[in-house]
Amino acid sequence: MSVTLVNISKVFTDQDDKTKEFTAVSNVNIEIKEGEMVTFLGPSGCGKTTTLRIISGFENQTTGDVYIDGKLVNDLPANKRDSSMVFQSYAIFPHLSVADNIGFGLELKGMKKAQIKVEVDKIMQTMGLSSLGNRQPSQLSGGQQQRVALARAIVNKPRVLLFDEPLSNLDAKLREQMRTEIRRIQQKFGITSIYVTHDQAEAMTVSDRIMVMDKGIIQQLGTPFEIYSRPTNHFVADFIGRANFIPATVVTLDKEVTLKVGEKECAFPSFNKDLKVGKSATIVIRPEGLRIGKKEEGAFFRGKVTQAVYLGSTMEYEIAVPNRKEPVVAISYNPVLEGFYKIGDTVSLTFDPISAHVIS
Ligand SMILES: Nc1ncnc2c1ncn2[C@@H]1O[C@H](COP(=O)(O)OP(=O)(O)OP(=O)(O)O)[C@@H](O)[C@H]1O
Repeated sequence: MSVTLVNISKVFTDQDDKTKEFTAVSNVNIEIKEGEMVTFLGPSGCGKTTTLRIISGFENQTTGDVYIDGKLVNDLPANKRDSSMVFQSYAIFPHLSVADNIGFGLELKGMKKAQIKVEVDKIMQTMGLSSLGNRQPSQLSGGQQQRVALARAIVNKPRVLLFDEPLSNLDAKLREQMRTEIRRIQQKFGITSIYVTHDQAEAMTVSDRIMVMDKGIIQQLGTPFEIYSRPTNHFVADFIGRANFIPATVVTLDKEVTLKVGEKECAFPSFNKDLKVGKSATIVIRPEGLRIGKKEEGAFFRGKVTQAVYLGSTMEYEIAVPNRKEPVVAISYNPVLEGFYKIGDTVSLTFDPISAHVIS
């Protein structure tokens, strides 16, 4: 089922001072396709949970419309929207066994016991819970409890699955495992899903598309590739992964954009419609897009290594470059071939324009 938000805004009124208002969500428009998984990503307080709660019906929007499967659901209460929410606190019943927890919603719907058993067994098998059916929640690990919560949401065959930071309570390793598992299950069942997180790696792993929000406003909506490699603005580039920002001036603008960077001119692929000749622009270059070497010729920067961290598969450097406040961050993914540099070494930095991205 598709989910469509049209001009959704949410204004909260201060409980102590009713004259004070706060816009938590501002004019959000998005169409989530059937079977698609979209993540709302952004820093704390950006309005992602409020937007999710508006879709679920737990919160009313101030203005705008919510459509599920093309039908206006503004006036439908949460329990009539046919969506299931998976929370960070697992919200499973402590006094019921795993199997009873999973079958609870089916029982409420009046399904026969024998049929419930068939459905519950099926979902437990899919989710690797078969051996745990008789356990009590207190006898489960955090990851297992979250799997039970997910199984309980899915067994009801909701039209829309909503995830509100479901992995925040788990340790880092388990979070990584579970996010892959959530994506696997979502794809297997093809359930339209919306996932709220502030963790960009989690968003990249589970999403078909990511909606990046800041201060209640959509900053960018795109595939993980678009968000990482073609960020529309400084906020997105900075929030997703690490980035070096290089100031430049637009010299010519055609299929490519020629930029003046210091004394150099160089052509870049252009995906940004807001660039203007004579105006300033910013080159976004990810640490892995920079190549470190000794040769002065063709170098974009020369500078001194101020930090060199060996991480096994990679070498991470910070390089102080003249006339730049921030050090340039570079990652070498093949230090054995590319060479190791140490603090104090003078190095050259080059990059291929194809691995850079230009924003206005
Ligand atoms: N019931 C409420 N009354 C007043 N303000 C609220 C209410 N609920 C949320 N807010 C405010 O709206 C803004 C957005 O909140 P929201 O929970 O959507 O953010 P979020 O992006 O999900 O953040 P987090 O990751 O911290 O949960 C915040 O500034 C929050 O304080």
